[in-house]
Amino acid sequence: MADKFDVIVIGAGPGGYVAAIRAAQLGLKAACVEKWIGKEGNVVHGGTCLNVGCIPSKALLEASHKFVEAKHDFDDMGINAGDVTMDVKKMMARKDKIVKNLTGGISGLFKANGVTSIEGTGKVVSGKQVEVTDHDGKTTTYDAENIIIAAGSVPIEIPPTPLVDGMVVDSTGALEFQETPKRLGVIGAGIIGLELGSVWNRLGSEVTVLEAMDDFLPMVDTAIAKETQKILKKQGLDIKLNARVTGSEVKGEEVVVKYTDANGEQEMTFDKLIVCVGRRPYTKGVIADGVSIELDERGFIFVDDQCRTNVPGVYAVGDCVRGPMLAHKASEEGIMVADIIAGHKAEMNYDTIPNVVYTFPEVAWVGMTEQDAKAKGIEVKIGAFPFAASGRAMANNATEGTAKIIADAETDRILGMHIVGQHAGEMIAQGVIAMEFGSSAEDLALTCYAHPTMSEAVHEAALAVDGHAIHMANRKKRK
Ligand SMILES: NC(=O)c1ccc[n+]([C@@H]2O[C@H](COP(=O)([O-])OP(=O)(O)OC[C@H]3O[C@@H](n4cnc5c(N)ncnc54)[C@H](O)[C@@H]3O)[C@@H](O)[C@H]2O)c1
Repeated sequence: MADKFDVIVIGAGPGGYVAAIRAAQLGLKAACVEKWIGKEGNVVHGGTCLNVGCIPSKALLEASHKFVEAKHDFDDMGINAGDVTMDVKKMMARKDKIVKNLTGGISGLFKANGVTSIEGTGKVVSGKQVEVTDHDGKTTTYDAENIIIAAGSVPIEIPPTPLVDGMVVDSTGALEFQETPKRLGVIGAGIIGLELGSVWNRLGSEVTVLEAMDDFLPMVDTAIAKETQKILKKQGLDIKLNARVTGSEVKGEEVVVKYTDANGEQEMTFDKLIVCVGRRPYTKGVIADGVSIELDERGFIFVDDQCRTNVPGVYAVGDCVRGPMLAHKASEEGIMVADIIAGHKAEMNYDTIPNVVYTFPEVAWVGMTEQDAKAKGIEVKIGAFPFAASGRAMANNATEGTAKIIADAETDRILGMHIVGQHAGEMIAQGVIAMEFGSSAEDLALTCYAHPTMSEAVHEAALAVDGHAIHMANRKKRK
């Protein structure tokens, strides 16, 4: 007779492993089921984020950024780095080592917190039972008072561009190139397209990004998105908007891509092609036939605001449910659900989830854009401050970008913060905290910021909301 648990979590990504640890910390008997086989042939924890997503891509972004700095920017600072070259294989090996350390770290955290790790493929076979099939095909059924499905997502494949090993790849394959392609095509100017396009552009590829939509980064405030587009273009990323890919064909060592734009049918030839046109929820095989957990029309597991499915005691979190596909959103949902199962009151504020694109400079935002607010009929006040006017940005050689705050004209409450600039991903936490605490722009304006820091741009933007920025000419009449 297999063990009985208070909670069984299916999936050990940032939603699942965090939920399992929190549940165990709250005194619940918790288990986490994972099937992912790592490069060394054993089961690894951490899901997409640690294995083939957030972490490995950041390792490559950081290395490629340092390469650009050493090759092109150091000279400005009087540093002579000589002939700078990149060893792509070594960069990849470092990335793999980071992944191994982190995924191994989760196993350690499970042990330290008393979470039972179960290896194999988990399936909900009833509201209170999970069947696990191990890698030898043996099945075991575990009883659980509560079940959390955290099965994640997988890249979307589109019929025009079938994957071809090593030539036409998804975001996972793009982390494995062993040399810099001369001509790289990227389909989709979403977050993955811009991040991976940046890595290889910095390492010397000629990168063309083909994006079907007319708008660039439509979820970002228009002024910040426009500035980002300009900066990336200057770096050499050729971003073609309104370019819908309709087909691809591998011919020898090349990939020929067909797309349509305003001028009709077009064709381009690349050495490698990355397809990053979005991700879809991964629910295949997770729910047994006869278990009536509802999915929505797009295949996401249907949940309420507190991640309850329609079956009592069964919850779902992360990429397999509605909302942004972000690791930190998944983790917060995991914590909320563990708290609820342990009998606590818990909820999540979906309005204050930050987003970051880890290009250089980074793009980060939380809350409404100026356009969102206007569309909702909310009258707003805007404060924006360019990094070009920041002393620290000049010292850092990072003067591109702007911090922008959108505040309610009547109440002064901060509705959104959108930033493009070096360390924007760190700075956005200020906007998140301010919004969580219901702050006004004046609250930030009255806060003492350390000098000289990049964050002072946020302070100045807050001051600018009422026309009181110090280090630039204010456009608005002061009150
Ligand atoms: N830094 C981060 O937070 C981060 C990093 C990576 C991924 N993610 C998440 O992973 C998910 C997937 O990312 P993504 O970039 O693959 O998806 P995405 O949805 O952000 O972007 C995909 C883009 O592909 C375009 N597209 C689709 N079909 C096309 C075609 N035939 N031709 C040309 N363009 C086409 C779409 O218009 C869209 O703009 C997102 O939800 C993202 O938030 C987040």
